[in-house]
Amino acid sequence: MASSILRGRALGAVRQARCFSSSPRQYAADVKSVGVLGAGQMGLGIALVAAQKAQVPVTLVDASEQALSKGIAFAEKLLAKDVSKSRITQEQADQARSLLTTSTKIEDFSSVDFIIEAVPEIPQLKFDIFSKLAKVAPPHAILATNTSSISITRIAAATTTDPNDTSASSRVVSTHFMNPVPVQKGVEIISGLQTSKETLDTAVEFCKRMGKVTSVSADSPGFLANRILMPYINEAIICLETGVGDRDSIDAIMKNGTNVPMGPLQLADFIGLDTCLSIMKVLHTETGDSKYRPSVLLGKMVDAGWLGKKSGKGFYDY
Ligand SMILES: NC(=O)c1ccc[n+]([C@@H]2O[C@H](COP(=O)([O-])OP(=O)(O)OC[C@H]3O[C@@H](n4cnc5c(N)ncnc54)[C@H](O)[C@@H]3O)[C@@H](O)[C@H]2O)c1
Repeated sequence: MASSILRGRALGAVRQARCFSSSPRQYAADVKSVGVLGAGQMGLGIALVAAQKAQVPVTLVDASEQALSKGIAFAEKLLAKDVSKSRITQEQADQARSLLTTSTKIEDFSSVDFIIEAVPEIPQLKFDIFSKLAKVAPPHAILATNTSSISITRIAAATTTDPNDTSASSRVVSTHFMNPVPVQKGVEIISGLQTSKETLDTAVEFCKRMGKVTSVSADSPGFLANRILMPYINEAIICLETGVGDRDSIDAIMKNGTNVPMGPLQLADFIGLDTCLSIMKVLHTETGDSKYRPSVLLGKMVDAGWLGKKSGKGFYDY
């Protein structure tokens, strides 16, 4: 990277006073390479959009070789579809594909400028990963998480054993992409207590380079999107389990009554029922408010391994 994108709070303040409006764009322009951790439905979409829109080399890392091959095959399918619909040329598809490389080693992030983590929504897994990222990533790299609900402040705290050392925690931020990433324009950007202004600005501007529309929100359980969406989905599942309506009636009334592309049960299947359950658990535990109690049926579906579209069975069969 030509110049470090993070120059400390003091220099950041000087830059803001001198040339505030151009600084964030400069930081984002300095992002020349991206690392994505987790090649599942979110990580793959993020990697593909970074390659296609921001046109930067992307290193996609996953613990599973199988997930990487499946992800790359899916990316190629999406690019071929875009070409067949004349949304992009074959040359553009080839260019985007050539920017994607895969690895099973997190150490391959040792020279990337912007890392986006998209592993499953398990708090301890994310804490362990951020502790490791702080060691393997370059000292200027932005460490972003795609978490749906886990506190950014807690994830940032996991980067160090000394809370007064913010050299890594100030670079942690959330870039919460919406599913499916190549289609949905919205990204929620969330700061933890430790996140520096340069980190936040870089994340906002880099997401814009990816063609996204950003919203900034506070580090509060569920942030904005899931604080609103998940209780809606959970209530739909409670309506199903208590017999207020059947699956098709629930989805039909919300789809046709609120002009959304799919009803809450189908949407839950697309998000992943394990992800929905994890988010409800975080909302419930962190607020202590019983209105966020996860539906019993949702827990049973996850116990059965019926996780929605990704596992082939959820409220619908795939
Ligand atoms: N699914 C959604 O609609 C949605 C929307 C917004 C945000 N999110 C969030 O994005 C994140 C990822 O969700 P997803 O739906 O893509 O999950 P997913 O289960 O589809 O994919 C997770 C991937 O992470 C890999 N993985 C697991 N442990 C790993 C490790 N230690 N190192 C490297 N790779 C590892 C898995 O092999 C898998 O490929 C979660 O935090 C989730 O809450 C999901």
